[in-house]
Amino acid sequence: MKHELEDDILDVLVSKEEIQQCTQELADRLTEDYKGRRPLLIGILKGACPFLCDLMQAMPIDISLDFMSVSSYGASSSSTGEVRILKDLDTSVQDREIIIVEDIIDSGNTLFYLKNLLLSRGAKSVELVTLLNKPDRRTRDIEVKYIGKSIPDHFVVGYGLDFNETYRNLPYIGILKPEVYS
Ligand SMILES: O=P(O)(O)OC[C@H]1O[C@H](OP(=O)(O)OP(=O)(O)O)[C@H](O)[C@@H]1O
Ligand code: HPA
Ligand SMILES: [Mg+2]
Repeated sequence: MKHELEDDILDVLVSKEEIQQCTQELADRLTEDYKGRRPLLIGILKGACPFLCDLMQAMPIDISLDFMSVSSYGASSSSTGEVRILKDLDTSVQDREIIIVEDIIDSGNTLFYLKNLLLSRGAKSVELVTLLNKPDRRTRDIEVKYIGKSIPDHFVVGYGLDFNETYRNLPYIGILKPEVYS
């Protein structure tokens, strides 16, 4: 059945198959780099959920899992610049090797803030893995070691990514028609 929201999508930017391939490649690299180190994967709610679920199942190593919820977008299509913690971790990060899992890095504000926060709480190491990267929009200088795919500057939705809490359950990543959000 056709998705109810499909008419709002201008184009498919990353297909379901390409998402699967990118995820497997990232999982292979993380598996190699983190075997024997029992990393703590931190999923950033809500957008990272589908990616995190697929990524961790493709990593045949000992990991633990926690979540944080932060928000800098709300009902807007550009970052407000201010990052708010809506839900904090249950786990101590002291001396842990952390992998922050994101769906997208855009301005870089969210990850810049989170990485510094976790290091200040005593994490042993903090690396970032993101399915999507929008390099043209970066305002913060942050090193992202694990990137699935770099994309041009379009507002995208699907596979966890929302606009105003809609479109997260599209099974691919699509470009939202500008008339929908402007
Ligand atoms: O690099 P940045 O400009 O900071 O943007 C990236 C962040 O924005 C989105 O989250 P959002 O705040 O929309 O929350 P959500 O995951 O619940 O949609 C996305 O999931 C990243 O966390
Ligand atoms: O392109 C985007 N789409 C949805 N959420 C986002 N958060 C940062 N960039 C985006
Ligand atoms: Mg969002």
